[in-house]
Order: sequence, then structure tokens, then C-alpha cells
Amino acid sequence: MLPRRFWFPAFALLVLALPLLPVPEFWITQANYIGLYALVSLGLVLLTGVAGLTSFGQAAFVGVGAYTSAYLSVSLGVSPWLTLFIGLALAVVVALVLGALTLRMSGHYLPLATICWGLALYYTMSNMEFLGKYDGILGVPALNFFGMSLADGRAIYVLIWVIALAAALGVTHLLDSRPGRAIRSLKSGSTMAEAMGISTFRYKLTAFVLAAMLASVSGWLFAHLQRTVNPSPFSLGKGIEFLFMAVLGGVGHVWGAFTGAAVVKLVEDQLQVLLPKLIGTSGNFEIIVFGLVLVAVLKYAPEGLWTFVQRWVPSRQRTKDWEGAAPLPARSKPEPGSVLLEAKAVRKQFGGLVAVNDVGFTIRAGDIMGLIGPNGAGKSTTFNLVSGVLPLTSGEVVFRGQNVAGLPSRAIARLGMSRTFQHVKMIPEMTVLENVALGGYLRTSSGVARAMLRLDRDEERRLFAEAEKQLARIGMAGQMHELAGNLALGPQRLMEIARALCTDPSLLLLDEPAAGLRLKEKQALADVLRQLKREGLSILLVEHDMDFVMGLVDHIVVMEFGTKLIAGTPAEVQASPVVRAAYLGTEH
Ligand SMILES: Nc1ncnc2c1ncn2[C@@H]1O[C@H](COP(=O)(O)OP(=O)(O)OP(=O)(O)O)[C@@H](O)[C@H]1O
Repeated sequence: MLPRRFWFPAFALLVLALPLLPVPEFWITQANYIGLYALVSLGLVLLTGVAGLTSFGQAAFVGVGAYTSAYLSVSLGVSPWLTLFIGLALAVVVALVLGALTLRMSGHYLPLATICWGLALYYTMSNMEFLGKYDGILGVPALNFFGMSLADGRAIYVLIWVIALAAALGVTHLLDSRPGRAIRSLKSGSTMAEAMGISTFRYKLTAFVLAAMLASVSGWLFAHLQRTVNPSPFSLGKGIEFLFMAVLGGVGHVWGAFTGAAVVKLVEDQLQVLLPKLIGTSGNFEIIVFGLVLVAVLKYAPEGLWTFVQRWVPSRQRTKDWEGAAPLPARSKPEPGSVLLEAKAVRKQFGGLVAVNDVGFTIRAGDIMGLIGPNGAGKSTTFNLVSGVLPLTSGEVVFRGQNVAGLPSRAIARLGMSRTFQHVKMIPEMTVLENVALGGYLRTSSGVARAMLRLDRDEERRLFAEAEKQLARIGMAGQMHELAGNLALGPQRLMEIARALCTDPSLLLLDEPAAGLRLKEKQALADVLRQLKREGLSILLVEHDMDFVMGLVDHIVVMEFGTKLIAGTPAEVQASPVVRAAYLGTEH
């Protein structure tokens, strides 16, 4: 069988050779539209399937590309090759403005917002005198490629499919890169990604802009294929159809966009002929069929049709090509025994409830400190205050000499504080290695363009070498190629530690790392933590399990009802009647 790396070139050659074969014109036209639709759906794969942001308004961006080129080339005689870039620039500006306004919305507000701006852009296009209102613009010139006219369907086919295949390749490369993993992390909420130093808003905006650019290129091609533009193909209805294509094909997969575009275009045309004959009257009956199909797909194949094809494609393991890669940059480490973190009168109020009441403690470099206390004592809140997940009501957190109170968690991560979560936060569909590599985000720098062009390979090798090193440090190198979602809880918690270590932290914050673990797993975890301490790492540990903590830590702070009850060595704390009272509920 043909090795996997040759599949794409072979497929691309096959697709691009189509017009040379005696294929009827009708099928070439169909293929042209499939290519155009696939470009828009591909944007939706990135935006909706990967980043988890649902948009009903992509057709409006197709309109931006189409109208820009039609107007500038017809009215002002600008070269269509120039209008492509002007349309792209306009789409980027519109996407940046709309994205800045709407992408901070969550839940169902964002899809509603996309409907609003989809409608707004559509009516803008429909009501502008200079854009020909509902009649649109006629007589759009054909593209001309170095003297060769692309007026013919077969000629423009090559351009459409070169662009569509290049876009598919670019998005595939992107998804397997530093910015791609950041975009993939968006679906699991912002807390973990931000703790790894990722600006989630920036990557939401990136995905949004890229999807708008793909739609705009599709619109440009559309204008010069049809040679006329009017508002109807850019309506909200079409926006919904693009989303339908992506979901039907497989909204989480690059090739799902192509599958969906092909199935919808081909079936739509057949149904448009067949249904009126069957029913005996004309009408858009195919829309009803598509509605029913969508319900069935969502119920029985929520991952889309592409997954049925994918089952026959053997999955490819990442080839280990990072042997001997140069190490990633490391940060300067604090002097052993020096003050690393100082929490000063840290306070958090939730309305009338004082969850953390002027708590203070110090962590020295090389120490493991335990923060313990009964349920609801305020441990997790303190932890979230220190790591920047929650803003303080008052007080100071000084980390490596800098007051970090008020800084967002990604800025604190940048200074060398890294954390794990009480409920494991990971990307289940990524491998263990890729999840750990997320921790190296701040130590690397490749952006979207470098990733799409595959210019980031050297840095990726260095990153994966580091991720494997950290996995080996906690004894999990053997599981690096497994999907993170398939791991048991114990290894998942260890994986989170490896991810935090990949940030090269000076202070590691562990939020109840032993929760839900079996005894053997707890022992393995304790061994790992002791090993890390021997290597000079400082750790703040929030824990419930007293036995686990006592054998491990140098200092303990005990909290109860939001206040610091006592602080001391494990022996002092164990001997304290106050602590026993707090834990066992006896009088003190
Ligand atoms: N976002 C919030 N809004 C309102 N109250 C909160 C919030 N987060 C925590 N609390 C309250 O603050 C108090 C301390 O909670 P916290 O989760 O920090 O305790 P904990 O010691 O970590 O407990 P556990 O061991 O059960 O996780 C509790 O009374 C809790 O109900």
C-alpha cells in the first residue's frame, strides 16, 4: 500500500488531473462549486469543530470577498489579482471588529451574535446603491493567468482546487503545531490554556479571522466563476447551509469539510430535480430533506460522514524525529532556600461570604508546602488566588520578588508558576505527548504562518524532545503516543504534572493531585513528587488526604473556615489539638 505521506500528493494529483480527462462539463461545474463550498466549510472546521465557536454568518464573509472583487474590477477596473488581497484585507478588518465585539460571549450568545452580523452584512450588501442593491453587479471579468483566460470552467477548476487543496494542507499543518494546539485547547474552556500562558481570546480571534479569510477567497473565486454577484448566495440561509455541510461531513476534520461540501452539492442537485417530479409541484423541498438528514446525522453520526471513511484509514503515530534536538530555553532558577512566594493577608470575598480571610504564608525555594483543611476551608480559593485564576479582594502575592496580585494567570505562568487542576483539564483527543507539549507554549514562538508553511519543524522537534523528557521524568514516556482521553485518572494526573513541568516552572502548584487515586497510584505520585523535590523544585500542594501530605511535605498550612488555623512542620501540625479538632470535629 502507498505510504501515508504520499496519500495527499497522490490525491491532489488525481483531483487536479480531472479536467484533462473526458469528464462532462456538468461534473466540472459541480466540482468547482464543491471546491468553493469546501473552502468555507474548512473555515468552519477550524472555527466550530476545532475551536468550538459556532458561526451561522460565514456566508457574509463570502459576500465580502465576492463584492469587493466584483465592485473594484467592474467599476474601477482594478486587477482581480489585486482585488483578491483587498477582499482578504477587508475580511480581516471586518472579522477583527466583529470578533472583538462578539468572541468574548459564551454559550448561545455567540451563535446568536453571528446570526445578527450575518444579517447585518447581508442587508448592507443588498441596500448599497453602488453595489447594485438586490440586482448586484453584472459583467465581472474572468480571471486571467499570465495571458491565459480562466473564463472556461476547466481552467478555473485548476485554480479553485489548487487553492482548496493548499488551504486543506495549510490547516492540517496548522492543527499539528504550537498555534494549532492552542486553538485545539479552546474547546475545553479557557482556564487550563490560560494557565499554560495561552491567550485564549487571541486564538479565538485567530480562528475567526482565518475562517473569514477562507470564506473571502471562496467569494473571490465565486465572483469570477459566476461573472456576476447578487446578495442571495450570501444570505443567512446560505450561512446555515455552510454549517450544515461542515457538520454533515465532520466538523472536527479537515476532510470533513470536503466530504460535506461534496455530499450537499451533489445530493442537493439530484433532489432539486427528483423531488418536484415525485411530489408533482415545484419548491425547495430539498431543504426539508436536508433538515431531516441533519437530525439523523446529529443523532447517529455526530462526528460526521468523514469518520466512516476514516475508519478505513490506518491511524498514523507521530514519528519520533526529535532525537538530539537542542533543548528549549530554560529560565533562571531561584537560590535554594530563598523566599520564592509570599502570600500577604490574602483575602477573597464572594458577596457576603469571606472564603479566604487574610491568609498569609511563605514558600522557600526547594520546599514542598502543603495547604490542608476540611471541605470548604478555602484551600482551592487560596490556590486560585495565588495562580491568578481568581482576582484578590485584598492582599498581596509576591512571587520571585514581584507582586503578581491582579495579573492574569497567563502572565503569572510566564513568571514561572505552573499548576495542575483538581478536576483534570486536558484535551482528550490529543495524545499524551501533545498535551504535555502545551506546557511548552511559552518557551516556543512559532505563529500561524510559520506553522501553515511547515517552517516550525525545528522548534517542534525541540518541543517534543522536552515533552518526552518531562514524561520520562514522571515515568510515563512509554505512554506518550496514547490518546490522553484513554488514560486512567492516575496517569492523567501525572500527565498534568508533566505538562506543568514542561513550562519549566520555579513553583509547581498541585490542586488535590491524589484525589480519586488508588493506593498504588498515590504511592507512585508521592514517589514522583519526592523525586521532583530532590531535583530542587518547589511545590505547593493542596490536599485532602492527610497521610499523603504528612509523609511528603516540609511545611503545612492548615485552613478552616477561610482562616489560617496553624502553620508548621508535619510533626507540629499532627500534634496540634486544634488541627485534630478541625478534622475530627472535636471541641477546641
Ligand atoms: N465562585 C464562588 N462563589 C461563591 N462562593 C464560593 C466560590 N468558590 C468557593 N466558594 C465558597 O468559598 C468557600 C471555600 O471554598 P473552597 O473551594 O476554596 O474550599 P476548599 O477548602 O478547597 O474545599 P474542598 O476541599 O471541598 O475543595 C466555600 O464556602 C465555597 O462554597
